[in-house]
This record gives sequence, C-alpha cells and structure tokens, in this order.
Amino acid sequence: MSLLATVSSADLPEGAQGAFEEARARLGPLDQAALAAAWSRQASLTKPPGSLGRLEDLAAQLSGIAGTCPPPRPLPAVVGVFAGDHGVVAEGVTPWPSEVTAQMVGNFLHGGAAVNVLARRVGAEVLVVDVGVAGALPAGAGLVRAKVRPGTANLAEGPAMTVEEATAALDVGAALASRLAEAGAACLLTGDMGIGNTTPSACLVAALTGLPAERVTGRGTGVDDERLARKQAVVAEAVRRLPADASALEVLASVGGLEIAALAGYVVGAAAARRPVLLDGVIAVAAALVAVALAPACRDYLVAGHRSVEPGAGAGLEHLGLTPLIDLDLRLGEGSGACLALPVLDAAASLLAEMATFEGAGVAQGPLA
Ligand SMILES: Cc1cc2ncn([C@H]3O[C@H](COP(=O)(O)O)[C@@H](O)[C@H]3O)c2cc1C
Ligand SMILES: O=C(O)c1cccnc1
Repeated sequence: MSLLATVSSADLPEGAQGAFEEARARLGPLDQAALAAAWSRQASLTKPPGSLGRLEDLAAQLSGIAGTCPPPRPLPAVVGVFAGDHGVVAEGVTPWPSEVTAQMVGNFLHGGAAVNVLARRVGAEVLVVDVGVAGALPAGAGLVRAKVRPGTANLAEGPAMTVEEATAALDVGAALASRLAEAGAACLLTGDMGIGNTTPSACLVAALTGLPAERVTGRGTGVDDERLARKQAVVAEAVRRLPADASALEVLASVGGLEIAALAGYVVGAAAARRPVLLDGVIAVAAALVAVALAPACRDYLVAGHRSVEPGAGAGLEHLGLTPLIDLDLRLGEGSGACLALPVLDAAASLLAEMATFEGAGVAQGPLA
C-alpha cells in the first residue's frame, strides 16, 4: 500500500499547532554506539580500509541517525514538495508568472513533472503540500491542503509574512515529517515549487551566512543580465533592512517564503524522528540554514543531494559543512536532485549491511605489516 495513503492531513494547518516546538524539544544527537558499530563493521568488510570513500561516512551517518547498525533498508522514501507563491515577483525577479505555481501543482498531481519521473525511477513517493499557493488549485485527491496564506507579501516593501504565519508553516512541515515517519517513511527528501522562490532563498542564504547578496544570488529559472542585476539589488536591500539583532525566526518571516518555512519545519521534524533528510537545491539549502539556526542538532541528519547551479546552494552547503553527493548542473528544484541522490544513500546502507566480512568470506585481512 502507498505510504502516503496512510498519512492523515485533513486537520492541517490547524492540527499542526506546536509541532515545530515539539520536534525541536525531541531532537537529539546521533547515536554514538551505532556510529562506532558502523565504523567497526566497516573495518571488517572485504575491501581495503576507506576504499568506499564517502559511502563509508554516509553509512555511518545513517547508522547514527537510525540508532542501529546496519541502518534499515530499503529506505521507503518520500519527497515532500512544498508549494507557495511570492509577492516579490512584482519586482521582476523572475520571468515566469505566479500562476505557474498552481499549474505545476496540477502537473505534480498528474505525475508529469521531472520530480515525478525521477521519484518513480528511484521508488520514492511524491507528497505535494500547499502551504501558500496564491492561485486556484485543482480539486481532487493527492494534494495536502495546508495553506497558511495565499502567497507572501512583497519582501521588497516589507516583511514577507508575520512571525505567526512563519511559525504556522514551520508547524505544517514538522507535523508532516513526523506523520510520514510514523507511517513508515525511512528517508525524507525535500522538494519545492514556487515561482520567484530563488529570491527569498538568496535572501536567507545571505542573511544566515553573512555573504554578500551578489555572491549568493543567481539566475534562478534563467533571468537575463538586467533582471539579475535587479534581483541582486532586491536581495541586497532586503538583507540590509534586517535588524542586526533579528532572530532566525524573524529573518525567516521578513525575507523567507511559506514553502521554505514549511521545509525548515520538515527538516527539524524528520531529524527529531531520527530520519535522514536528503536536500535538493537552493530552496532546500535556504530552509536547512533556517532549520540549523533554529535547532542546531538537526545538522547531523542532513545529506546534501546535489550541488545546484544556483550560487546560493553551494555557498549555503559550504556554510553547513556539507558536500553534495552529485553535481549535474541541475537548476530545477522540485526535489529532482534529491531523488537522483537517493540510490547513493541506499547503496551506502546496503554495502554496510550486505558485504561479507574478511572472516566470513575466508579472505586474508591485510595489509601485511
Ligand atoms: C515550468 C517550471 C517548472 C519548475 N519546477 C521547478 N521550478 C523552479 O523554479 C522556480 C524558482 O525559480 P525563479 O525564482 O526564477 O522563479 C521554483 O518554482 C522552482 O521550484 C520550476 C519553474 C518553472 C517555470
Ligand atoms: O537550486 C534549485 O533547486 C533551483 C534553481 C533554480 C530554480 N529553481 C530551483
């Protein structure tokens, strides 16, 4: 049976109240005994020590997250595609109209978007969540309706949303992550849809890393030089306006987005449920920066799926100390890069679980002294 069919969401967003704080309170460190067991088992497997490179680190991380060595496999995985619109599109920061957000939600529900194709290839389920789409959405099943408000305000003119709205979106993401984990999801992938959302993402990356706007603001869906200059100016000005003592929650409300806030909640909710979070592109990285600022221990539950072309993604990952698994010049979002990286995660866990030991296979354990 589909994992998603068992997840209740009819009470959202109201029923999610307090879910983020609850997750933050529950969040703990990686299990040190499982981590040590993973490294010890790794040393006993039929290969030269360290020869599986970062797959060995990943397998240990997955063990520490789950609290068992080897970690559970297969990894029933869900891509949470959080959707929302952005008032800042009025500044000309993207060539696409906001209506495309709702239209793409329809496309996700019909299985025709890139993320649907990739999720099918890697055996992940796609969960589409409306936290802030402005336009009319298709009727019918398959969509989690958790709208906090129909799109943010224009962050170039004032705060994108109130702290209460940002909190409600954090709660939606955290509640869904915890319900997905309860329903059997072993790995949570991040996805997004929101025309204009590379602009608030750049704002968050700049604000939370301290890097200049020009360094972290890119072309998004593909703006020309003139629009890029405007976008960089909008990001620089929005970040400049932030009070020096603004909390991470205030920064999120001022220059973030509803789907980004929900993704930050989803990251913390997944980590609190001891599930790995596989990050997608710049929107996910912005959300992860917010999540780590609000709940630092969630950092160890993150895996960077890929390095998006969007410059804020690489900069944000570096700030988080994460090295992406793949680098294919993607700049799509939706969860596409996270899906592509899922088989790598699965491979790391399977190798640790299934490889023979030197002793079991009768292979001499070297190297010779
Ligand atoms: C047809 C279409 C499908 C998409 N799928 C993801 N995005 C991506 O592009 C948007 C962000 O880029 P910007 O900030 O430049 O608007 C987001 O919706 C993101 O998920 C798409 C964009 C379009 C147009
Ligand atoms: O990094 C991403 O995920 C991305 C880049 C450009 C446009 N939309 C998403």
